[in-house]
Amino acid sequence: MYDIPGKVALVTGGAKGIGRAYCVALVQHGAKVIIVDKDSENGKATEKHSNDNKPGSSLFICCDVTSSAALNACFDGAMKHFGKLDIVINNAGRVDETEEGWRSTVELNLVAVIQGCRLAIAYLKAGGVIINTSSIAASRESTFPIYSATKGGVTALSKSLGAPRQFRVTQIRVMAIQPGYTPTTLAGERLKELVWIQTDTPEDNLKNRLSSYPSQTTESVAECMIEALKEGESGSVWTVDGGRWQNEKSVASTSAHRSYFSQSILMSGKCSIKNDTSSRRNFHLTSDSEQSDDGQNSKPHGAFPNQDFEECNQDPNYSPVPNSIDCSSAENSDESAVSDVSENEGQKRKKPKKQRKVVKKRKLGAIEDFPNSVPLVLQETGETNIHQVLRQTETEETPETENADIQQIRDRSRWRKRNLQHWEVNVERRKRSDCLPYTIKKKDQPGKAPKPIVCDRCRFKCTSKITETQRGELCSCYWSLFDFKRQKGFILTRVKSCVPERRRSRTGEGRERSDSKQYFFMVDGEDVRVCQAFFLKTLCISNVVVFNAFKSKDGFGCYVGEDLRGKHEPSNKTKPQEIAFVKQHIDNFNLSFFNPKKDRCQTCVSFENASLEEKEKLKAEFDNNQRRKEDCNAAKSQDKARAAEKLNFISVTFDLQSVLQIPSSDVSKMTFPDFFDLKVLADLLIKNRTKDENKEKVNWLKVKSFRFRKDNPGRME
Ligand SMILES: NC(=O)c1ccc[n+]([C@@H]2O[C@H](COP(=O)([O-])OP(=O)(O)OC[C@H]3O[C@@H](n4cnc5c(N)ncnc54)[C@H](O)[C@@H]3O)[C@@H](O)[C@H]2O)c1
Ligand SMILES: CC[C@@H](O)/C=C/C=C\C[C@@H](O)/C=C/C=C/C=C\[C@@H](O)CCCC(=O)O
Repeated sequence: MYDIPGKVALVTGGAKGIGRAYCVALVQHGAKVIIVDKDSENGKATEKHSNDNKPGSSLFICCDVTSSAALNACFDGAMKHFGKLDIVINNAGRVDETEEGWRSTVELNLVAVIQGCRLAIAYLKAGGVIINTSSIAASRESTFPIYSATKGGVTALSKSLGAPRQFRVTQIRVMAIQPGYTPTTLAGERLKELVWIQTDTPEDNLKNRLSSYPSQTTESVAECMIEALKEGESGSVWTVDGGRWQNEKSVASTSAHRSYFSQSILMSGKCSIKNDTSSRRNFHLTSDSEQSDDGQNSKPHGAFPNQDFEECNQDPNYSPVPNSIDCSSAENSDESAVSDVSENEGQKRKKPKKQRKVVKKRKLGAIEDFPNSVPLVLQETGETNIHQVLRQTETEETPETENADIQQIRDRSRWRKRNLQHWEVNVERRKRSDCLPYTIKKKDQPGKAPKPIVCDRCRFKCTSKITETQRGELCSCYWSLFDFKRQKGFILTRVKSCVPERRRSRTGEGRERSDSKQYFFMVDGEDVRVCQAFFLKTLCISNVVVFNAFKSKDGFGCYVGEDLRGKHEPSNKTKPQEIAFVKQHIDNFNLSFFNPKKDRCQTCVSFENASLEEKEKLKAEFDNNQRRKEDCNAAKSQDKARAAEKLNFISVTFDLQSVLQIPSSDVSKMTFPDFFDLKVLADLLIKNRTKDENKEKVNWLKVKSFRFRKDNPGRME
């Protein structure tokens, strides 16, 4: 459960209506609020109301939130005034679909909410919360299509931003509240003038319709928001209509919730995830709704027992009093969880045709592959490791709605067959993320574990604030993120860069420091500052990891770098332009390789290239060579004729230049290392012709360094 007292919340559109109710409720629950609104009259009134009840509890900042710069200044102002920010509620909204007004509606209802989230991600620390006010118009037919589109966007934004893959990096919960009709200025008399397409008839006009819808007070909406704040899972959507609320949660968000609780509950020392079965029950409770067929969380903590939302709306005795997650009340929780699960299992059995088993061929090698449907792991193992979850998804249920053709193509396609999970490097990486001994680049490495450190003498007294068990959990939490970028995100949310107290060391030696870093771990839901050594040794990382994380940080504190490990070129690799330059230089020599003509030997070539004077000297040798050539050719012709006549005679002539691919040179000595045997080649030829290797007796001629024995023509018989 999230503790509201002491938290600081920024609420846009907090001057009146639902936003005002949010501010009042937050202050009542012990939080401090920054009321951001363009309506200064009502804004100041809300501020006064809060401060009268709890002095110093609120601050009004007049701001048009559609201006990014102005909104940014509000976040800065909040930090300056209260020193921190824990909760951001993007609530300001309007309805206006007229020619002049619809773009402003999109700007305020959607664009400003996106910008509010971006700023929140940059300003909030791990454990922070973003709540966006959407509307039930996001998912229902409404008189205001453009308004509905913006609210659909807000719900989608919140679901995705709060989804596990985002949450793992940001450690910030993101949720949406979808109020139904709530009489405020926005949903008041002017509505009928602000429509895009006038559909009303005298019988069916907006005013009549409004009176037929279940109405609710702004306080009911605020009550729902407080419940979401305390108990809501990241990515969940809370609908509040007619004063009753329901939490529809994205199935995948459960694992994010587990991860969140693995730090917050575990650190609180209330229960241990690994050893204490009571904690598992609570996680079981959290997860049981995953098994419901329609994907809706039928109020995990018992607010809507055995009823769906429509039924609750009809129920006059219904009272939305929530039970909270409490490790000490695990007994009761367990019971309700078990009954829910068995009931859902029963529903599954009734509809067997709607589910079909698909064995996913594509195993999951990276955290990006995290599926939407995550089977419960925690209840069985009590562990929060992502990879155990991943492994369990190898066989999973896929709704039949998936197009069969697409499925067929997927099954056929090559990428489905690659089994990334079994790649050796991925197996080793998984071992590393499970903190088990692993092997990388043929080197055996021990499992990741915090390195010993005694920090009594450091000013933060780290070892007295964080136990060894907690250090171990923090280390495995970091490594189980698996993905490079997520690990960098983890670091960026826990290390802050600030202006150093002194730019130079006391001794004046060394370089001037541009920044100083502060290191934090989240313990018991609070950030605990630790020294650098303690931080690095706990996570079992070097300072370079932190340095690199900051090197690729964007303005919003997100890591935008790439994982270049093992992919970069060697630093001494010759540059392409240098290679091109050398090639061009060689081309300038105007050289080409010598291609000897057929039946031309070195003697012939040397003679042809010689000067007249040299030719005189070489003449005798050249003539001799020519005679020998003629003799060879005559012998060849003779043998050919004889082979044609006699069946038991085979003549084999080799073009040695082709058979023996060895360079020859006049100036350097190149020889074969040993006898060159042409037996193999001739054998083949003879066999092909006679089909009987014993038929003929062949005398083999061995040729040694024949290139230099010009008298040997390579002829054999
Ligand atoms: N009232 C409903 O029936 C209903 C239902 C579902 C959702 N909502 C949503 O709840 C939110 C609050 O609506 P409400 O009913 O309280 O309306 P409201 O008109 O009573 O309050 C809206 C507040 O937002 C402020 N605001 C408007 N534009 C602003 C801007 N550019 N910059 C700063 N502040 C600005 C207004 O000054 C006002 O204080 C809206 O997002 C709305 O879409 C309302
Ligand atoms: C009440 C009509 C709706 O279109 C007006 C919306 C105006 C203001 C705020 C908005 O977020 C509230 C939505 C309330 C919706 C209530 C009921 C819906 O199911 C609407 C049904 C269709 C319709 O009559 O417009």
